[in-house]
This record gives sequence, structure tokens and C-alpha cells, in this order.
Amino acid sequence: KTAAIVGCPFSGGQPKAGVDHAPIHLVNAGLPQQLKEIGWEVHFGGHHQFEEIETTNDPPIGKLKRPRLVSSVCKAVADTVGAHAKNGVLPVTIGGDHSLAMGTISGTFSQYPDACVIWVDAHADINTIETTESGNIHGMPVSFLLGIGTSVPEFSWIKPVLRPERLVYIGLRDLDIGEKQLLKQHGIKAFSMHEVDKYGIGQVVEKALDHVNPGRDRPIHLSFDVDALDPSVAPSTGTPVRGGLTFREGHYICEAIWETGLLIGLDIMEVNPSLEDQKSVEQTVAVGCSLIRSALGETLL
Ligand SMILES: N[C@@H](CC/C=C/[B-](O)(O)O)C(=O)O
Ligand SMILES: [Mn+2]
Ligand SMILES: [Mn+2]
Repeated sequence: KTAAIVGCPFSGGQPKAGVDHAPIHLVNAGLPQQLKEIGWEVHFGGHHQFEEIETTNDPPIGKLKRPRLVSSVCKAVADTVGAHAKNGVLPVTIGGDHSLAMGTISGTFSQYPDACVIWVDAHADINTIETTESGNIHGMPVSFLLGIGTSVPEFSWIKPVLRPERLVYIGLRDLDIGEKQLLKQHGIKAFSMHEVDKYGIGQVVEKALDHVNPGRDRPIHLSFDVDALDPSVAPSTGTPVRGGLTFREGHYICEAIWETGLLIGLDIMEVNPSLEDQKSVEQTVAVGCSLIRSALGETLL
């Protein structure tokens, strides 16, 4: 088993500085060694160095902020992640903000076109150019991957590789009005925190897998935004929302997906080591590392 750590020091999809420093914090916390200790061969070619990307002339498109920067960085990530997937290596992408998922999912789906996506997040990240209120592209990756909303030429490299019935959310609790309409309109399945309370995380994961992977035979891309966790568990993140997943609920999701044996792509996004006090940052970085270990088979027994 070989995993490649794809560090993406990128913050362009959202306004808060610091989220681009997460990869170095997780690596310095010992992530490569931790994965080796649970039996993985680990490729880590240094943090993803983006070619000097033209950022001088990047005026907004509609409300979209830094569109050309975000697009070109995500394209570079798609190429890197896609190459790992083609080589039978498990890409473990450390963000950086969640706009990067346009790259990671484009990458893994180039190798596994019949895969499904489990999106763990407080937010749906499905805004289109019409529905976004903030213009922050980390709130939009899913719409580009689904190919919904008015197309934006600067993002034309993103093919609509993701179908609504192959996507399921866990942890939602902070949606924009336009996003709620889009989820309904496209019949996208979502297990919000209300369902987590109602059914318990074990049943939620079972139901989520039944929805996107009924035969348990489809590759799975897990895109985990640490703000899905309660802020008491992962405080140092850019858009915290109260009433999130407990430490165990978050890890259970990762463990259960590992148990399927179908994981082909993992993103751990939105850790921002610059927002809180030292202790809170270390706590958040440690949670990022332990989620990855759980998704890569660190057994409890
Ligand atoms: N829906 C909000 C919040 C977006 C949150 C993005 B995150 O899930 O990647 O943190 C927006 O569009 O600005
Ligand atoms: Mn997100
Ligand atoms: Mn989020």
C-alpha cells in the first residue's frame, strides 16, 4: 500500500490567511512517519509547488474572487492527483481551502470514472456563480464538478465528472438558500447534523453508502472538511459552525470508509493553523493527522 501526501499550500478560495500553512504543520506533526508506522509506504515529494501562477491580472468574474488563480492551481492539483491515482497510489491531499477539491476529484475521477464522493462538511460547497453570496470559491467546488450553473470559461477544464446520485453529504448545518434549492433540484442526498442525531453516525454512514455505493463495489473519494467537526474538536478553521460532529463521529466516518476497502482518494481540508492560540492549533492539526490515520486503516484494536 502506497500513499502520496499531496500538500497544497493554497488559500485563494477564501479570504483568511493561514490555511495555506496547514500542510507544513501536519507534516511537521509527523504525518509521514505516522502512516509508515501503520504499514504504508509514503511518497512525499515536498509541498505541491505551484508554478509561478499569474496572479497580477485576476479581476473578479461576477462575484467570483481570484478565479484564474483558483482555476490554475486546481488544474495543477488535478494533474498531480490524477497521476498518483493512475499509478495505483492513494492520493492524500492536505489543504488548503476546499476549492482544491475541484482538482482532487477531477484527478481521481480521471482514473476511477465510476467512483462516488462522500463529502463531510458543515457546508455544501455547491454554490454557482448565480447563487454565491460571498464569491469565495471554496463554497463552490461541487457545482463545478457536477457541471451545474452557468459555465465559466476560465474553469472549462473541469469536466462534469460527478453525477448527483454519486454524491452524498454528511454533517451539513450551514447552507445558503441557493444551495438548499440546488440540493432539492438535483435530488442530492444529504445527512445533516439533524440526521446524525436522529439515526446515529453508524446508521448515517450505512445509509450514505447504501445511497452512493449499494453494491459496495464503487471506488470512494472522501472529501473531509474539518469544519464538519464541532469547533470544540477542530477550532482552528476558517468557517467554524457550532453543533458539529464529535471527535469520535468524525473518526468513525473515516474508519467505516476504510473498512469498505474502496478508498481511492482522500482530502483533509480547511485546517487553518493561524487562527487560534497555540493549543487550539495543535489540537486541530492533531485531529487532521488522526482523521487521515483512521481513513488509512489505523485500527482501534
Ligand atoms: N456557503 C458559504 C461558506 C462556504 C464554506 C466553504 B467550506 O466548506 O470549504 O469551508 C459561502 O459560499 O461563502
Ligand atoms: Mn468545505
Ligand atoms: Mn466547510
